Amino acid sequence: MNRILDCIEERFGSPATEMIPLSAAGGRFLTRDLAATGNMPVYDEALRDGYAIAIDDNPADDQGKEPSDDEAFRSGKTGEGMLEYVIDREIAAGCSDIVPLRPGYCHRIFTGGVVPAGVDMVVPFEECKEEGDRVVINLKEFAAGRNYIKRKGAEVRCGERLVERGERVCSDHITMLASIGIDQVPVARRPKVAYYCTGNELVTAGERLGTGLKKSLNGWVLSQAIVAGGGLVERGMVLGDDRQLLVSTFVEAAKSKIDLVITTGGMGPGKYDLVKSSFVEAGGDVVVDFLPMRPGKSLLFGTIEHTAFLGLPGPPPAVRTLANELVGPILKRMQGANRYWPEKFEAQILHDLRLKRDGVTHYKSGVYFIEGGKSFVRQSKRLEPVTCYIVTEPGRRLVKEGEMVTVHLRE
Ligand SMILES: Nc1nc2c(c(=O)[nH]1)N[C@H]1C(S)=C(S)[C@@H](COP(=O)(O)OP(=O)(O)OC[C@H]3O[C@@H](n4cnc5c(N)ncnc54)[C@H](O)[C@@H]3O)O[C@H]1N2
Ligand code: MOO
Repeated sequence: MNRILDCIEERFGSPATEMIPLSAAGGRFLTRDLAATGNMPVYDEALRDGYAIAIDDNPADDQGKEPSDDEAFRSGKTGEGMLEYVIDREIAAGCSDIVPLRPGYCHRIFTGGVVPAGVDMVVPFEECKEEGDRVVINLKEFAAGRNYIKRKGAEVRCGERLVERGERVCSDHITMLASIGIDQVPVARRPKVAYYCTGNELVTAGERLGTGLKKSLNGWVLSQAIVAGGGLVERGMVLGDDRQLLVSTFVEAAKSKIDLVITTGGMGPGKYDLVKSSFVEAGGDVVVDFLPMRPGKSLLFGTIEHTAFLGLPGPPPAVRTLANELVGPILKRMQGANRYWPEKFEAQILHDLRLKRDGVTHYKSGVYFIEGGKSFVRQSKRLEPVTCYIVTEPGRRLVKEGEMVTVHLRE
């Protein structure tokens, strides 16, 4: 797998950039680091409805001298830990007419309002008593240490790096970028993907089933994996086991500058298994034609001109596994992602797991859950949606109930 991803990195790892609106950037991969072009919040902001005040350290106090009435009024201090201010004006959220605080005065302010220069704290309404044009505040309430002001730049500082190149844009990135006014972002062009499900027995949705025929399932698996990996499905169809048809299809895809061609089926040793020979006849270079994993032994990876080619085996369970373990990572790598392998963790297995002695890594469909802060996993049951793969190292014959195993999350 690493060889395949190394080849992708080398040949396709520097994706073209396109600038797109922030609103369309979810799930895309950034091609540059993004730095803040402004502060968030843009101004000192009130976090409570209340009164914006200044606490003046009157030196008269420090000397144990009682302040004169006038001094006490100017500093906002009255007897017994109480502060008293004259209410000067009101600052609602959105109000732009902001004047500095005058000594002895406070501003009635609302959450989200601009905190004027000179204010030390916003005291919530609940802590204050309004009497006529004045407000009386219990000084003890300040001991809590909160000033209920979110300072300019407290969340995002101008110039600070916000998102790294290769990150996949998520909704939190979008909100953060929007908050400082970034509305266009540089992202990797989405890889164009074509998939072809090969097999004379396959029919597509809407076509009638007859003896020996079956509905093609791999297209459903692949189209979802392609979208999840950030790719664009440019072509998707069923093809019969016909060498000339396969060769001309692969040549056409490469000429049309498809980034990735995926086939399913036709990889076994049988007489109708024509994918590898057709790929070579179409001018393809084989990079990998065997993976030490099950499912997935019968796998082909190569290139035709500027197109990567991934030949997957036919059985849908194998395609599901490889869609998660390989198709997703290839597409993400093509877009310069800095994290592309499935997320993995360790979990305790709930039953014995027997494995074939074939010296390869096994991937078993599983279901995981968390209970009492611990992760557990078991094999999935028939018809049950698979949430993860249980991955065991080559040569392992038995995993005993209660042992820890590696689990790959299914995207
Ligand atoms: N004599 C041997 N036979 C097989 C071997 C082997 O080593 N010796 N390997 C087996 C393994 S493992 C695999 S995997 C398959 C690989 O075969 P193909 O890639 O050629 O797959 P097909 O024969 O085309 O299909 C296998 C199976 O899956 C069904 N299928 C295929 N495509 C679809 C689709 N789009 N939707 C639904 N079902 C699909 C197909 O009808 C077959 O039943 O070879 C084994 N045999
Ligand atoms: O190659 Mo097959 O996919 O091992 O099951």
